[in-house]
Formats: sequence, structure tokens, C-alpha cells
Amino acid sequence: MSLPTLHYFDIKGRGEGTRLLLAYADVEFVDNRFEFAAYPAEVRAKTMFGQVPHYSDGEVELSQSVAIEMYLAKKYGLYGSTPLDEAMIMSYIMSTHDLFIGFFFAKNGGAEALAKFYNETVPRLVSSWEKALIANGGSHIYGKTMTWADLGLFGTIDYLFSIGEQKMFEGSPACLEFHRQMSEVPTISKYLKTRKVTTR
Ligand SMILES: N[C@@H](CCC(=O)N[C@@H](CS)C(=O)NCC(=O)O)C(=O)O
Repeated sequence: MSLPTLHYFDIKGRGEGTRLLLAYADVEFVDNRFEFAAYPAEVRAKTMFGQVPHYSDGEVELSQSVAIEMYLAKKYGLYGSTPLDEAMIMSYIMSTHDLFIGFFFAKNGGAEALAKFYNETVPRLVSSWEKALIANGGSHIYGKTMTWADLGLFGTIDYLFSIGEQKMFEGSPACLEFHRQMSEVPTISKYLKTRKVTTR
């Protein structure tokens, strides 16, 4: 079996969730990054739908970011232990996708769409995460141990910070404290210090 490899563009985008899962689990992996203009034909040929991220480990070939993350979350014990745990964790993961997708459409949808995103979507999602963190003791968004939901939420906050969107979390101390604590988890801290710096 070869080293786990993530094939993706040189951005956080849809690939950082997988990188964070592997980093948290302390799995050595190849972070195969390339420019948009230099998407290697041999990587495209491996993908299931022509797009990246794509994950390979010599035994498994898998495309679609959420499927890759779900596979790794299960493999490394980060997907709870009951059907309800899995559904709750997925629910938090999808809420982070709602923010990303909302942001993407708002940025391309003009001033009114952007204002609606900042005034409605952001407070609705951030206040839900804030309440869930407070109700659950602050260290985990769901359950009492680290899960994919924590890594997904951390990755989302981390990404928004890296593009200068700290303002979204003003007035949400539990989210800020969660981000701080997660950044100090040893394997995550090690990854954050050594990862390639990207602006998106
Ligand atoms: N639903 C897919 C979407 C993948 C996707 O949109 N990939 C883009 C980059 S973020 C891509 O490969 N674009 C290059 C292309 O389509 O040729 C996922 O989450 O993995």
C-alpha cells in the first residue's frame, strides 16, 4: 500500500477538510498540490467524475470531498458510534457547507445577495454553532470526543480567518475559543505550522 495521497489544487478549498483529518489522525500523507492551469492528466484520469479532490492510497481510489472525508472519519474513529451520531456529525458538516456555498453564491450574486448573506446566513449559522458549543461544554460541537464535525467546523473558521473574515465571529466567543483550542491540539498545531500557506 502506498502513502495516502490527496490530489488537489494548491488551495484550501474542498481539500483542506481531508488534509485536516489526516493531519489530526497523524497519518503521513502526500499532499499532491498543483495549479489550476496544470491539472495533471494522470490525476484527472484517476478521478471518478473528472474533478478533484481525489484520494488514493494504493488500495482505495475515491473522489468527492465529502465522501473522502466520511471515509477517513470512519477509518480513524471520528464519526461517532451510532446512526444518530453519524447523522448529527453529517448535519454539522453540511451546515459548514451551507456557509461556503452561500458565500460563493453571494459573492457572485451582487451587493444585495452579499448583504443578505452577511445579515442573515452568517448570523443564523454562526449563532447555531455558538449555541451548540456552549450547550456541549465548548470543546466539541457534538459529543464528548473529537469528531469529523469538530474538524469540519475548525476548518471552516480557520479558512474564513485566513481570508480576513474574522468579523463573522465577532460576538461569538465560544466559536473563537473553540478555534483557539483546536489550533492547540498537538497534531493540528503541527500541521498548521508546516502546511503550505495559501490565501484561499
Ligand atoms: N462535489 C465535488 C466538487 C469538486 C469540484 O468542484 N472540483 C473543482 C475544484 S474545487 C475541480 O476539479 N475543477 C476543475 C475541473 O472541473 O476541471 C467535491 O466536493 O469534491
